[in-house]
Amino acid sequence: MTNHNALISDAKGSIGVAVRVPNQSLFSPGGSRYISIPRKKLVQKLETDPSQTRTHSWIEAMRASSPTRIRPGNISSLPESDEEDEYSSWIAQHPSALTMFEEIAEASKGKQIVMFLDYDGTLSPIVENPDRAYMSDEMREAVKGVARYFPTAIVTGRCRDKVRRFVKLPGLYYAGSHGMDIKGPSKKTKHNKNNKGVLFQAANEFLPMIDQVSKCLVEKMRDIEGANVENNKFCVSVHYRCVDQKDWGLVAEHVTSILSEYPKLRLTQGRKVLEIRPTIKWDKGKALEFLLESLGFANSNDVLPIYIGDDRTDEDAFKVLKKKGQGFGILVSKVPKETSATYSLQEPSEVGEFLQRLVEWKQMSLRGR
Ligand SMILES: O=P(O)(O)OC[C@H]1O[C@H](O[C@H]2O[C@H](CO)[C@@H](O)[C@H](O)[C@H]2O)[C@H](O)[C@@H](O)[C@@H]1O
Repeated sequence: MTNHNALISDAKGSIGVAVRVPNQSLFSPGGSRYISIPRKKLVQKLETDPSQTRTHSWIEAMRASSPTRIRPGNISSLPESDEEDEYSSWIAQHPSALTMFEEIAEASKGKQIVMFLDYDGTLSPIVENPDRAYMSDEMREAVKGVARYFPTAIVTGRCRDKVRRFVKLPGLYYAGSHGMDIKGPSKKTKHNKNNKGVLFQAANEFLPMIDQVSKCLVEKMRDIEGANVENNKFCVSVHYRCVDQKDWGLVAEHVTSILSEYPKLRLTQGRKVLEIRPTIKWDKGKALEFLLESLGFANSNDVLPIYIGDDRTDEDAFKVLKKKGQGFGILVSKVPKETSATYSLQEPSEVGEFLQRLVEWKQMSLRGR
């Protein structure tokens, strides 16, 4: 790494280069401009100094995702009117799913809606303590209503059992560990008539390794105040939401140093969380495809999948829908973000409202028959 530049990687390994701005610390938030560089060049650069570069890349990525939004190529705050323009142009490209409700309902005519829901930041608001990310009773009722009419899956980075305890609803598909651990309803339901009880685990062989890494991380993070390691069975989350920003470098250092001993594991980033997962080609997008297939909708035109999520890992599912030209991705975000989703919703309460409207619309259309 040169004195002036630091490589920045994001969750998907998309990389840019942070160019040092005179008189600003290399790692100070807002102290760098983001310029994308060709991937080939980046790989060459990573190869020259892999370990140090990677640690610094992650420190940068953590800091870059800290402000409410990253504005490529802009280090100063935009004037308010420019921010409004930016938001208006973003919302024109990703309109609210509530505003577009009629269009969504119309598109579903003659098709089976299949609902995919992320958990944190989508069904439950983001809170400091991951063990207390509860879902409201109203949201539970809305999800229950939706699942009555449409096959519904919870697709999450969490451990499957844990999210099942939060959601507390039978009759749903639960895809935990970023879709690496999928279980369908065990009882016979309208959408699961043959009662096959889908069960799919994509990364069984990684269990002992993940367990080992999780224990190492717990040990290492013990001395960092606010750091929290969450074992999500097939992946591990290292939370830094409650860590003082001056210690984020230490978190990244520990994580990358442990990970350097496990070439079969990779690192991605979510909302104030570093996620360690197997290098296998499996993600929320693959989980979506797997579930559609399990439900008998592989290569079918009679289905309208709707995926609602707030995080970078949900982009894999949005991309699959975009590529298929089928269904809709809905991003939950209050601020403009680069996304492959078609529509947006601002926060979990709007997700609840959208689900509730879908239930009412379905009930009305059934009455009208
Ligand atoms: O796929 P998801 O369901 O969105 O899971 C992704 C991670 O979500 C959780 O962390 C996030 O929510 C926490 C509770 O609100 C918050 O404290 C944390 O900062 C967020 O990153 C979960 O705890 C992680 O294990 C998941 O990987």
